[in-house]
Amino acid sequence: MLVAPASQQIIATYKNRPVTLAILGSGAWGSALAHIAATNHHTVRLWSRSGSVSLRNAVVGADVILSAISMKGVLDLVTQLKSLAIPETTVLMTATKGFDPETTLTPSVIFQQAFPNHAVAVLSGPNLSKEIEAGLPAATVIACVNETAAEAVQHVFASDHFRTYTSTDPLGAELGGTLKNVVAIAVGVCEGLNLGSNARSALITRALPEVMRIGTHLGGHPETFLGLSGLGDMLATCTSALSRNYRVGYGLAQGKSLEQVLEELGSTAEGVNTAYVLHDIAQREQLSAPISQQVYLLLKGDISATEAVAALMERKLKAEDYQEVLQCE
Ligand SMILES: NC(=O)C1=CN([C@@H]2O[C@H](COP(=O)(O)OP(=O)(O)OC[C@H]3O[C@@H](n4cnc5c(N)ncnc54)[C@H](O)[C@@H]3O)[C@@H](O)[C@H]2O)C=CC1
Ligand SMILES: O=C(CO)COP(=O)(O)O
Repeated sequence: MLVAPASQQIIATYKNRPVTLAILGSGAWGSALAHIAATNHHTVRLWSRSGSVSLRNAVVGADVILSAISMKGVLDLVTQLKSLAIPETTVLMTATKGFDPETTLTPSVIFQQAFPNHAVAVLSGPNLSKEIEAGLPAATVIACVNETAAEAVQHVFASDHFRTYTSTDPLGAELGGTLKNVVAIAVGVCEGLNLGSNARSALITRALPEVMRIGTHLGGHPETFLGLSGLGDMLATCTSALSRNYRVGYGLAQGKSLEQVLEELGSTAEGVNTAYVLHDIAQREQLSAPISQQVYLLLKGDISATEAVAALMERKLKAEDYQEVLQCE
C-alpha cells in the first residue's frame, strides 16, 4: 500500500472536518454505521444493490467508501468498484466478517489486491448492531497499515457512544471477527443443549488458542486476538442472543434444520460460510481446528449437536497450549 505523500496530506484532513462517506450495504450493519457517521455531521450516501442510486453515483467524490455487505457479494462489488476511477485520496474500508469461498481471502485482502495504492482499513469489534442502533456504548477497532488513514477514520466514526481504537493489523482484526462467528455457533449449541456455565466458559476459553493458531498462521498478529476485535468480539457474540451466529447454533441444538434456522433468522450469519471455507483452509494448511471442525460437521448434517459435544470431550488428553500461540510471531 503506497499512498503518495500528497494523498496522505489530504487523508490527514479527514480527521478534522466533515467528510463524504459512501456506505455500501444497507443491511443491519451498514445502516448502523451510516447512522453513527450522520450523527457525527458527515455526509452519508447509503447504497444498496436494490436501491435506485447507481454504485458510480454513490461513490463519486467520496472521501471514505465503507463496504458492509455480506461476504458473498464482496468479490463482485470490488470488481465493480475497480472499474470506477476511485482517487487514491479515498480511504477504502471494510466491515464484513468472512472468507471469500472462491479465493479463501478476507475482504481487506481482496480490496488491497484490487487497490494496491489505496489505504484499506478494517472496522471490526464487539459491535452487535441492535445495541449500537439503540445508542448503547460500544468500542471498535479501526485497523490500517497506513496509520494516517487509521487515525483519520478513527475520528470520523468516534462519538460519545462509539469509542474507536486504531491498530496497524487489519488482517488480524478481520480474522478475529471472522473466526469467532464459528465459535459463536458452537457456543449457541452449548446453550441450546443447556450444558451450563462451566461448559460455555471452557468452550470460549479453548476456542481462543484455536482462533489464535489459525489467525496467526494466516498472518494476524497474536496480540490482536486478545483485543477488542478478537477476544472482545468473541465474548460479545458468544454471550448474546442478539448474535445471529449464536442463534444458528442454538436452533440446531433444538433439533431444527439449518434451512429452518436460517429462514427464521432472515439475515446474514457469516459463520455458516466461514465454517465451510475454514474447513478447506485448515485441510490445505494442515491446521488443527477441533471446535470449528465439529461446527462444520454439524452444519453439513454429518453429526448431531450431542455428537459434536461428545467428540470434543473425548479428544486425547493434553496440556494447555498457550505458549505455542503466544510465541508464534
Ligand atoms: N449486524 C451486525 O451486528 C454486524 C455485522 N457485521 C458484518 O457485516 C456484514 C453485513 O451484515 P449485516 O448488515 O448484519 O447483514 P444483513 O443481512 O442485515 O445485510 C446484508 C447486506 O448485504 C447486502 N448484500 C448481500 N449480498 C450482496 C451482494 N451480492 N452484492 C451487494 N450487496 C449484497 C444486502 O443487500 C444487505 O444490504 C456481515 O459480514 C456481518 O458479519 C459486522 C459487525 C456487526
Ligand atoms: O459481528 C457481530 C458482532 O460484533 C455480529 O454478530 P452476528 O453476525 O452473529 O449477529
